[in-house]
Amino acid sequence: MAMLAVEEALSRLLAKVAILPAETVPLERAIDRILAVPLTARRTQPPFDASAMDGYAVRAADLDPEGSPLRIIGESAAGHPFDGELSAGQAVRIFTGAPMPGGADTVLIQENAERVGGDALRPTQTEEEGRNVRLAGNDFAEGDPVLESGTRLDFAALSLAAAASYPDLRVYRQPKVAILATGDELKLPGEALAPGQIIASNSFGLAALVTDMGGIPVDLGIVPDDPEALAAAIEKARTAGVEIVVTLGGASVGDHDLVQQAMIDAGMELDFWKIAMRPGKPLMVGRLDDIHVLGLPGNPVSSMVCAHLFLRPLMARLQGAEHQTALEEAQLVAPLPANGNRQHYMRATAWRQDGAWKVEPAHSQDSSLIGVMASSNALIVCPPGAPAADAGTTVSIDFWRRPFAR
Ligand SMILES: Nc1nc2c(c(=O)[nH]1)N[C@H]1C(S)=C(S)[C@@H](COP(=O)(O)OP(=O)(O)OC[C@H]3O[C@@H](n4cnc5c(N)ncnc54)[C@H](O)[C@@H]3O)O[C@H]1N2
Ligand code: MOO
Repeated sequence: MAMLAVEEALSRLLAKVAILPAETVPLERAIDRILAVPLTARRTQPPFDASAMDGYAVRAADLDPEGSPLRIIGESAAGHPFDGELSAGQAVRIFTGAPMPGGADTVLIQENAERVGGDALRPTQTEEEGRNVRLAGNDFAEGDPVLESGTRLDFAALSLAAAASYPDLRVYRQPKVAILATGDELKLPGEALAPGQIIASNSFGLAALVTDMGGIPVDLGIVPDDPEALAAAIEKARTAGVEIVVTLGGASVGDHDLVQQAMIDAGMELDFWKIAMRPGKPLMVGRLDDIHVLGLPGNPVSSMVCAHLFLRPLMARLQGAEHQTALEEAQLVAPLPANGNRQHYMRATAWRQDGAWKVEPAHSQDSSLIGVMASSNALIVCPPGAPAADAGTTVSIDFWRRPFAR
């Protein structure tokens, strides 16, 4: 099987995705979920003309530092409107968020007023009419479209949905992702290692990525490199009610790389195997019944790069959304050698300097180096066949980690 280009492999994978059904969940369970319907506001915000400051509700035309003082006739606090109308020469003590009394058009902040006597007020300056007043509907009005279907409900979108008075929301179901680590050499973190054994770290990284994409990881543990054990584990994955099965390791061509054959024996329809990418060449994609199968290579960086490039868009599409990669242009601070025939995702550190991104490739691009992955913040994306590049050349970088990870 010839190697597929990354873009072609991705479009083949996404072409077969059916969006998951929607469900209704309370707001607090909608965090980071994807909205399945457009929302229109159920309420006007703010629902009334409101003061934006602590001070006095007045008529702007009455504000004259040289004129006679205004008479304070009452108070309006948040949740406790003033019950009455304000006439010429009058003021109402008002607080931030409180409804404007009828007849007032402006709020004079208390710093610009002097109390004279018990209930009289002298402005120390004039104000433009309407100053410090938030008009009803200033944010949005009942019936206004506020959020589009496909929006990820982050802090800002969730605040808006709540303010638009939705106690619960229609969101796409969360994809469940079975994670199956394979390899005789694997032990869990904290376990003692016999000679030749290694810690199975990939499942944990993958579960983090699945959670980050709004999915639910289902850990199916570690399976030895044995056809019967693999067949049993695949059967377990098949009946786990998941939309995706991700296998880790055993993806290459060695005598102990049994995952693809075990999947085919279990009835998987192989879509493609081997991508023109580095790391991650042995990535396999197929379908087991209706379940998407992603066979990721065992090398820790390969598995995470493959998950970033293929699992993320797949999970987004299942939830009715598109995954946006955070691509930027950056200037190399060190030369790069010519690239081979695979698209290279080079671990790198990028930083902002003189109004541009600078980027330095990590000292080693060995796909087993978890420490290098964790101490870099970006991937340089080198197209197949790219010529050697000098320092100063502009390259494309992908901020594949969250902004606050360094
Ligand atoms: N003759 C060839 N050999 C290899 C080729 C090739 O084309 N021809 N491809 C290489 C590439 S590229 C990669 S990537 C690796 C992928 O191999 P596998 O997917 O079969 O991975 P394993 O052999 O099972 O493991 C590789 C490496 O990763 C460690 N590992 C495995 N699982 C985990 C885990 N869950 N957590 C942490 N580390 C894990 C494993 O112990 C090995 O060290 O194949 C090349 N070979
Ligand atoms: O995916 Mo492999 O060596 O290209 O890491």
